[in-house]
Amino acid sequence: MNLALHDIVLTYPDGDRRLTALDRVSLEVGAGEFVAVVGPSGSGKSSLLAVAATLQTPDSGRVLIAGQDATAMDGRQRTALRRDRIGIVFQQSNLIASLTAVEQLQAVAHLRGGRPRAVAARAEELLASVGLTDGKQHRRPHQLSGGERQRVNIARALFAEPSVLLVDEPTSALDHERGEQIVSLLSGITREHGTATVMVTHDKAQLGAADRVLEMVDGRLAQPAAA
Ligand SMILES: Nc1ncnc2c1ncn2[C@@H]1O[C@H](COP(=O)(O)OP(=O)(O)OP(=O)(O)O)[C@@H](O)[C@H]1O
Repeated sequence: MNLALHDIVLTYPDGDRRLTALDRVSLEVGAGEFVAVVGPSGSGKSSLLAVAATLQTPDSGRVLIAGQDATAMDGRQRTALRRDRIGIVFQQSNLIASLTAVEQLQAVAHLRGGRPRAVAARAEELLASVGLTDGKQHRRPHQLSGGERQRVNIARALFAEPSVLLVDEPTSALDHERGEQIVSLLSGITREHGTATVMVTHDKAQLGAADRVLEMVDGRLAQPAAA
């Protein structure tokens, strides 16, 4: 199983009490599986992604990434696991304003110590695979549309060939048609790269592309009644 969350409890301080954001959540996502998570605002969707991304440590429960228990690791091991195994496309995963699309990917590769020429070729190849060709791969973020910037984010997240791809509201800044294109791109990537993909979305129109739709309500994860 590429991603396994077992019995996760996550609380936040809330005055002199604690607010339970995730209440015994379990989720398993296999290679090549595309799972969408919906649910009302404040229900715990972002918290779920943060725990799966190993950015937030749960109060209890286990997080397994490609079979490795992130909850049993120290901070350094967890950072390495995240870098090597997890692709993150969050709303706040901002592109660097001064870098072209290719350079955004090269910057990530640099952290991993890749050879420059091989890195540049792979960056162009990945950008082409998400539809950025014809010179667009050499443009800076402000010269790209919202959908194209989201494609750069996705290509960057794929650079490490992650086992797990976590995506937060990928279509919120896009019109319906561009949103649909991004979701179908994510669905294709999930199959081609064999990632376990979890996408949080508000957009019910995008759910058709998912293999499974789950609903978060008050920190609990369930099959939606209408599915
Ligand atoms: N850092 C924090 N400190 C305290 N409470 C928090 C913190 N982050 C989130 N919460 C609370 O935890 C609950 C779950 O929040 P979360 O952001 O996971 O929900 P969400 O479903 O992603 O919401 P939205 O759809 O509005 O983004 C909410 O009640 C929220 O107020």
